[in-house]
Amino acid sequence: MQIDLLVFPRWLVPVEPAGVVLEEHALAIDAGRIVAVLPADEARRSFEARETLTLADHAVMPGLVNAHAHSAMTLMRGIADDLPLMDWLQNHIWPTEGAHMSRQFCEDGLRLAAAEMIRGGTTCVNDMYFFPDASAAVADSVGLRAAIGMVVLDFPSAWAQNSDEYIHKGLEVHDSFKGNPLLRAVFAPHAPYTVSDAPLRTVRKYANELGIGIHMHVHETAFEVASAVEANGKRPWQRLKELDLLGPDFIAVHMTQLNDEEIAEAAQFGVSIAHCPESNLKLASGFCPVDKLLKAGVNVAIGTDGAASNNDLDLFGELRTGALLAKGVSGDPLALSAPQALHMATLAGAKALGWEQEFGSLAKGKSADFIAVNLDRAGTQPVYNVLSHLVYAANRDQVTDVYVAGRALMRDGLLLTVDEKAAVQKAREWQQRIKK
Ligand SMILES: CSC[C@H]1O[C@@H](n2cnc3c(O)ncnc32)[C@H](O)[C@@H]1O
Ligand SMILES: [Zn+2]
Repeated sequence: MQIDLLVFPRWLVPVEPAGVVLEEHALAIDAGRIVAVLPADEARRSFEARETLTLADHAVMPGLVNAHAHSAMTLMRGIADDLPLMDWLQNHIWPTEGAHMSRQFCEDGLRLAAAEMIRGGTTCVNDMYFFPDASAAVADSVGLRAAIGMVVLDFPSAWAQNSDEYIHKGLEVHDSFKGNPLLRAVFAPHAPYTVSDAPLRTVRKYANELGIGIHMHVHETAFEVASAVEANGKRPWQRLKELDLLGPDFIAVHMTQLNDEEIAEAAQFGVSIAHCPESNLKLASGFCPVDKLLKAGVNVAIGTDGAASNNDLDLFGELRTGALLAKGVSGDPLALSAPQALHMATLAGAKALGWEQEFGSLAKGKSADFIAVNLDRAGTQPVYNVLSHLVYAANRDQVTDVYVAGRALMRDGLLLTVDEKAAVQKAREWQQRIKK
């Protein structure tokens, strides 16, 4: 049988079943889909491929899913550090966004982010930012899979004047890429402290009618929870529950402040959590109780947040930090094992987006979203355990090949869909404008 591509890696990490590593196996790909995962000799006998990729020193695994990012914030990387969330947002980030936000900012920021994300093995991003039309256009042009946040706020920005306009412009964006298999719209009400009840009800109504997910910062800091209790007499989680927001289509980002009852409810409602360990550490926001959440059966995915709070979009870094942090927070070295961490960065992200039938693991019928990591480096030898290396030892510079739906976005370290030099030049120009 003739197919497009046969991949022969040294190690094949399908992610599901958890903990499995296949050797002497191949990935057979045709028309953007995995048509078989099979022993290498059988692959050679069964298929004639237009292209063969032999990755003798590499682990091939599903592409990484960034479950929470503000991609275009790459243009504000390093603009304000070593601050708590509200000081960082109110006195630095929001004034800069207020002064410079435009469609061009978002396009240039996202293109820079795309170069960084693809280089680091990210194949899907759940994005929340202004000008989602620009994010969709850039994601489409570089071939990244993306969930595009239809941002909702009570306050005006260069993108929309009020919550009604945010919602309706978001819905127009949603309509504009219907039928594009790599793009999906997700409502993105920013946070409980920036979106009032009425727009949240409207979001829930449209989400139900159109089958769209909802992605929101929730319980990021103790200050957020305490000020909500002072203002409304209830915790934000309780308010969102009363507004009927919590459900399997809801992605709660951060969740560093959770009591045992809320953890049980997250499982009961089927809510997914986007854990952002490095952003939470840098802003000293608190610790998401990942171990307790996983034990309660909650789907926990992993995200970077924006590059202005992280300060990168490196999911390999996030994987390692997340795994170490879970152990430190729980006091249990068994917490968030390497296979669990890899699941979190792949299939759990796809599940959070309601897209797990399509990608997140390497299995017959799924979209060919995969990456190759070269382990033939001093820092990842010898290889007793590939899964251990992918979480605890490898870094993003070891990613050599990145494919989304069978299309190569990076081959042997060469970006194929983003002009990185041009993106970097634009970033320099924005720096001049912003820091005048
Ligand atoms: C309305 S687009 C997204 C909005 O969120 C801001 N933002 C970036 N990082 C965080 C964070 O960790 N918590 C809350 N808000 C954040 C970003 O600057 C945009 O204004
Ligand atoms: Zn965020």
